[in-house]
Amino acid sequence: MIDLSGITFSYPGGDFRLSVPDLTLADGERVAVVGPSGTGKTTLLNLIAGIAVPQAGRITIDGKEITGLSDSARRTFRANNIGFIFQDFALLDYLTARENILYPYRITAGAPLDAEARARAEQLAKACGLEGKLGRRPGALSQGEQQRVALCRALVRQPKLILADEATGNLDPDNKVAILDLLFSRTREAGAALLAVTHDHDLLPRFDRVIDFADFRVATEAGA
Ligand SMILES: Nc1ncnc2c1ncn2[C@@H]1O[C@H](COP(=O)(O)OP(=O)(O)OP(=O)(O)O)[C@@H](O)[C@H]1O
Repeated sequence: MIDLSGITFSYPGGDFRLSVPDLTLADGERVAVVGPSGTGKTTLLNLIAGIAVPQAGRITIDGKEITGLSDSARRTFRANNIGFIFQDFALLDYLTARENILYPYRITAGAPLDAEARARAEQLAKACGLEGKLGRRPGALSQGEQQRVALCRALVRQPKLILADEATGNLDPDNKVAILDLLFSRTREAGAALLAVTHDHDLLPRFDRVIDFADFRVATEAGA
């Protein structure tokens, strides 16, 4: 599903330099990413999503090399193939929760916003305990509710790859388990791969594999 080789990245004008060991994620594989704050976990997800562009190396997703695509081609590829749960949710304030969940249908022509899509959005929202809240804007939702809206938005188009940045970070323990169950069951049903950044070590046994960014840090310093 994902192949990374020879990836190096630094932010313009910054002194942070990430050198990612070659990495492969199989179809349907569920991998956790852990490590100290500031070591580049979010940056890795942004690179895989094509939001950040590496200075060197190749990223291939589902057989398509995304490095080398134009900005707009990367955006379209992301919308059609990747569900991204951002650490800060990245919901649009002027849209209702329902419109935010359905937003991935608005940004590309890749899939029709039809009755089936709407029904899936309602069903996901219900599974996340958001029924009755779908007409509200993000400002009138709690942090945990906003996080669940972000989860529904990432899943609604049933992408083959889910990138999750602290997807359970703002949830109470019961909700955390419920949302993780949902994330795992939906990815399993869709045969989707999951790459999830988490600081919650209790969740790690549920993943197939754990990538520890403490090791990446070593690579960063050795390569710098
Ligand atoms: N837009 C940016 N411009 C310059 N530097 C940045 C930018 N975004 C992040 N950084 C720096 O890159 C490094 C890695 O950041 P990143 O957010 O990937 O870390 P992280 O491991 O996800 O951290 P956390 O666990 O705290 O979320 C940090 O030193 C950060 O300050």
